[in-house]
Amino acid sequence: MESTTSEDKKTCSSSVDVEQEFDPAAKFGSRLLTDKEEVFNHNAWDNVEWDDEQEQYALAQVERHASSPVPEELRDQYHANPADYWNKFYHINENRFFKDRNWLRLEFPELFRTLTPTAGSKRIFEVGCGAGNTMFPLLQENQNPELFIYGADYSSTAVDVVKSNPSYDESKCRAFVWDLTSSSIPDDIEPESLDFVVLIFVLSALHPDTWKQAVANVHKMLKPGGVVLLRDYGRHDLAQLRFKAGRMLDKNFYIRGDGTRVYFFTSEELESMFTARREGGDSPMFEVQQNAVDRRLIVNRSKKLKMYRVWLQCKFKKL
Ligand SMILES: C[S@@+](CC[C@H](N)C(=O)[O-])C[C@H]1O[C@@H](n2cnc3c(N)ncnc32)[C@H](O)[C@@H]1O
Repeated sequence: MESTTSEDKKTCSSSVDVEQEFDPAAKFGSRLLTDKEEVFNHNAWDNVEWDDEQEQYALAQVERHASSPVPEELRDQYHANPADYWNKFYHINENRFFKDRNWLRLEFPELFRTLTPTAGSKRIFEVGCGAGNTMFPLLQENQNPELFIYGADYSSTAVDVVKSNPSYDESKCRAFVWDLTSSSIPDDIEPESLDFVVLIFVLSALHPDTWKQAVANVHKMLKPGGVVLLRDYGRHDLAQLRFKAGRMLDKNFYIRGDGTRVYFFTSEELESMFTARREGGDSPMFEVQQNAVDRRLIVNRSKKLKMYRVWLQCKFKKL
């Protein structure tokens, strides 16, 4: 376990973390560890069963976090203007953690199918777009004259980073500042007009009290049959377990060294958020197309370190 990382190093490692989460090398499920003796023979293993030792370690770490939470008088400051911390993050990192995401094509092929010349009118909205890590790979490959991609982030610095990308072209895409938890959808977007909403490591940055509003906004913007594509942190991921004392804001909700917030979900939590009843109706908002746990063991072969990653990947279709 990476338990020796200093707090300071962890502060800057949040961007490194992001980098790692966002670029797993291969499609989930492709390499299975059947013989424990072979663990250090490859860099990564999929679908890894946790043994008792790892389960106990996870529970002990979370208990330790709960015994030294963020002091109450400091908590409100992190919730007051959360976008400010992301502004600082993008000010420092700009688009340096922008990387080709090979996994995007493998995990979300439906996005790439919209790029073909015959796909017809398609609208994609990347919310919490950061540096545009989904928008730009799609735009660069696009052959569909009727595709339009929106990107929004509540960090104005992130939006500036997107707008300064050489591939940014307002005839094909538009980026703007918007808070996913606000009480209304963006002016730029008509209700029921989107084919896809992409939420990659975004819901985890929200306060749990705002999840309901966020999902209602996404629901309102999608066409019936439109799909949410989501990837985010899973419960007891390495990034959770390695938090030090004084970082827990609430159960499974933490503040990183750079002031950005992060929640670690279970699949059940995500499913119940998206399949909740629509307001004023009996039917659920979304149906589940995919709700997968990606448990990956990343191995540092030279240091003989084992790092257990847990990511969740979901596809929810608007009913
Ligand atoms: C971990 S980063 C992920 C960035 C991007 N999705 C990617 O895949 O590279 C989380 C992003 O969500 C944005 N964010 C967090 N809360 C938000 C909110 N309430 N509304 C809009 N954006 C938000 C942050 O500013 C940040 O850019």
